[in-house]
Amino acid sequence: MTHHTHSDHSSPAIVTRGLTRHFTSRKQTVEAVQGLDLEIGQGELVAFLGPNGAGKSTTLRMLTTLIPPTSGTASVAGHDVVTGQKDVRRAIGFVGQGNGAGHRQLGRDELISQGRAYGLSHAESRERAAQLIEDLDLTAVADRKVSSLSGGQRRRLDIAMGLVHVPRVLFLDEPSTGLDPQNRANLQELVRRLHADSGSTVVLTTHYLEEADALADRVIVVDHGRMIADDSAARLKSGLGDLVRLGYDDPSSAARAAARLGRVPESRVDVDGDAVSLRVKDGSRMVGELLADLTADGVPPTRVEVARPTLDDVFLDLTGRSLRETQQAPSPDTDSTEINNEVAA
Ligand SMILES: Nc1ncnc2c1ncn2[C@@H]1O[C@H](COP(=O)(O)OP(=O)(O)OP(=O)(O)O)[C@@H](O)[C@H]1O
Repeated sequence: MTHHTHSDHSSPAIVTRGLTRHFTSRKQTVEAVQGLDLEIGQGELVAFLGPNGAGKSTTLRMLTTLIPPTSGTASVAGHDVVTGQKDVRRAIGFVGQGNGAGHRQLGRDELISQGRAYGLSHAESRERAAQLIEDLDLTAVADRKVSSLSGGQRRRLDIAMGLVHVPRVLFLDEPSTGLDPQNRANLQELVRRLHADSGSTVVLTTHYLEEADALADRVIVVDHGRMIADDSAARLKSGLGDLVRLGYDDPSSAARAAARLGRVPESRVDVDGDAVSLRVKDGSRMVGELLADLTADGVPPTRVEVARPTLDDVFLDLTGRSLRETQQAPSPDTDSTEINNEVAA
């Protein structure tokens, strides 16, 4: 696993040590988060990426003090999530998967009440609400009932709610789930802009590879409650090498080419019928040389394709499973009893 280093800012925004959360339901124990050791610096934009049930939301719920850890510790903005619960809550914004806004209220009023709940004066709350409405493109809908908003508008209002008190750390739990591609792109742009303008730390969870890739400076890949990778998307992918696919007219030529390619250093060669694939560092640059060698050996391919690795390739390489496939499977836990131990926010 590669580790991220932070050169700027003195104290980290988030530190966890052995952070663990178990759930017991029907005498079965689910180890949702297992011994997470993590450090996130101030001003970072970090995505937790992993399949359903990987433990992303549970991690976020511990960091936002909604549920206590089973063991281990976590501090956010310098405060322990258990002993400094109140201080943590004042320092953070949290946009959950569900949302807190009452449906019958007007968006603007929701924002103002939220500001009041965080101790802003009425005038401050009004001013802050007006600013957020403008920043989040909610002008046209702020004076409508929340229940009448579209999914994308609703999501933007949720984010505004999380930002009312100018949090130092903003947590977004699957912010773009349920949005269409256009709204998802808008939301990503918005998060990027908010992060750039405010300099606050942003931590989000997602199971969209593209989202983690496009949005986050740092991607923490989680699976079965454990962190399995932690780096920039670019570095995670470049560690894997490009995929070069060579097509032949018959399997025997493919086999001969594969035998030849087996001698390329630091490459992984697979033969599938009349196609050979090769994972190799800097594939797009090496492909010319490869073709020249194969031609010299009398096995020039008839088709060539070079693909840059995706984060799904990274996940596949780390776990042997495709993140896309894991999305298709229904959650195995849908019938388990939800343990009601959340602390009311
Ligand atoms: N309150 C609870 N009671 C029992 N089990 C729970 C509870 N909350 C979470 N779990 C279990 O813990 C595991 C991790 O769940 P979690 O919601 O953290 O995953 P996730 O990575 O956020 O997934 P998703 O992408 O579906 O939101 C799952 O097996 C889930 O069923």
